[in-house]
Amino acid sequence: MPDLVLKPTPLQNTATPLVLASGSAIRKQLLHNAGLSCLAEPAALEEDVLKAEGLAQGWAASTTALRLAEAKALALYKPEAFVIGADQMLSCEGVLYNKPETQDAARTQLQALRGKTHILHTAVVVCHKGAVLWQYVSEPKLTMRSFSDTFLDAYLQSEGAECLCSVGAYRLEGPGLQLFEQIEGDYSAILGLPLLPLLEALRTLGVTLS
Ligand SMILES: Nc1nc2c(ncn2[C@@H]2O[C@H](COP(=O)(O)OP(=O)(O)OP(=O)(O)O)[C@@H](O)[C@H]2O)c(=O)[nH]1
Repeated sequence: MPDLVLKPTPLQNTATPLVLASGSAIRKQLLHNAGLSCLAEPAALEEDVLKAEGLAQGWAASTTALRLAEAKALALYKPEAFVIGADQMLSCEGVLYNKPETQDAARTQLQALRGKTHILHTAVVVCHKGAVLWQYVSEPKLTMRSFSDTFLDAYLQSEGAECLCSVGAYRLEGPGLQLFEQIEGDYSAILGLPLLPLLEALRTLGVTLS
């Protein structure tokens, strides 16, 4: 699916606050590292309901990710702010994976993904006063090595619960990089936010370094 880009409506603004509708620490960190300070608050949203609708309707994974990103941003209604919503779906050979809930689930998931290429369908939206101003989808492709169970156990031992914060049970910025033999696509998108297009959209909306 091509990257969706809706040209944002240029607004003359300087003091509109920025809010990230996410509980993802790395997403907040990515924006902070890029020079943007923002409030971060997870959206109260039943993601599973929308994921189930996507499955029932036969939506592409990128469509479900976009709908979830939009729902998170709109659920956290902050009338005076630009609200960023984001979501990632992981697909591998037609199977969708969610964030593993336990180390055992992470082990099983990584055994299913090793030696194969998976896609991280990464969507981001910017909303203002209940309307979507801009949206984007990036779909990096990642190929895992056929690592051994011994390596996998050592990886899980070193990662501990950290790997449960990620849909792929890995942190690419950490030891997760050791799981891969090839990566195609945007690094920040893999971590959870396609930063370059998002920063361009925010500059168009008058949100620059803060
Ligand atoms: N640290 C890290 N996190 C990753 C990586 N790849 C994916 N993720 C995280 O995996 C999570 C994907 O699940 P989502 O449902 O999009 O987001 P979430 O963590 O539930 O947080 P919300 O935005 O509040 O829904 C996000 O938090 C991503 O930042 C990675 O390489 N490193």
